[in-house]
Amino acid sequence: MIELNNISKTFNKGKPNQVVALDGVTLHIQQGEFVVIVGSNGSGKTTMLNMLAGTVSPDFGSVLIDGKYVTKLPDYKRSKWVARIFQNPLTGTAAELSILDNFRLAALRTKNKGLTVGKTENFKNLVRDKIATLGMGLEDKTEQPIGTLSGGQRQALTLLMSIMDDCKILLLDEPTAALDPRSAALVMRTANELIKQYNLTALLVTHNLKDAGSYGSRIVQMSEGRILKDIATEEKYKLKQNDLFEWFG
Ligand SMILES: Nc1ncnc2c1ncn2[C@@H]1O[C@H](COP(=O)(O)OP(=O)(O)OP(=O)(O)O)[C@@H](O)[C@H]1O
Repeated sequence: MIELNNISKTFNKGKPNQVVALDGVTLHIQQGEFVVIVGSNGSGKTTMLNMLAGTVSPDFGSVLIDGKYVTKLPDYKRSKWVARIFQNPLTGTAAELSILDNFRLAALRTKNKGLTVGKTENFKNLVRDKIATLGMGLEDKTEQPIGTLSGGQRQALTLLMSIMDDCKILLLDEPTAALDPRSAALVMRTANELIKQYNLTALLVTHNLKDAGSYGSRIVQMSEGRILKDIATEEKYKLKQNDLFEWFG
């Protein structure tokens, strides 16, 4: 589903502040895999997600999604396959608009149907039904401004709206870093359920040791722009928190 082949990226090339963010990274991910990415600050985790989202292009190497060469394809042309959730629950939603209008905007982003998209009763019902599956009781509040919700509720809705269409890949870049522990747990559970339900291919960047241990079918450790370790299903479940702690350094 995803192929990163020998990707290198240097920022500020030839300047005193030159940084090698990725240094020959190769990572192949099968459809339905949930890959957790850990590593110290500046090890290249976000840059790798940026390569997949299309917001940064590599100096060398190639990116393939679903067998299609997308190395030079800009982010807005990948958004129908790739959804991305950031740290801040405020990113990705418009606070003053209702929950329903935010879902409409999300649908407009990926569908080529003009401004009428999301105006039908069908769409409203679909959104209500989907929100009900979160089990947060938000399905009766779809006319409420999304800015009135808690960070956790907003992040869970952002997840749902970003994958409701035909998205195949979900990029989670420290999605719970700005949340309190209870909301963070709720958002991670929601993400995990949605990934299974929609059979998504997912990448999670996290500094949370517990989440890195509990979620995902594979774990990748990055250091100085390279992949140091890459452990899949069976082995991952054998890892102890102490082992993982080392991976974060
Ligand atoms: N647009 C940019 N311009 C200049 N340098 C950049 C840019 N993006 C990333 N970098 C640098 O590339 C390196 C890798 O950054 P990246 O954000 O990928 O690391 P990270 O592993 O996600 O770190 P963190 O855990 O702190 O989020 C860092 O040294 C960073 O400063």
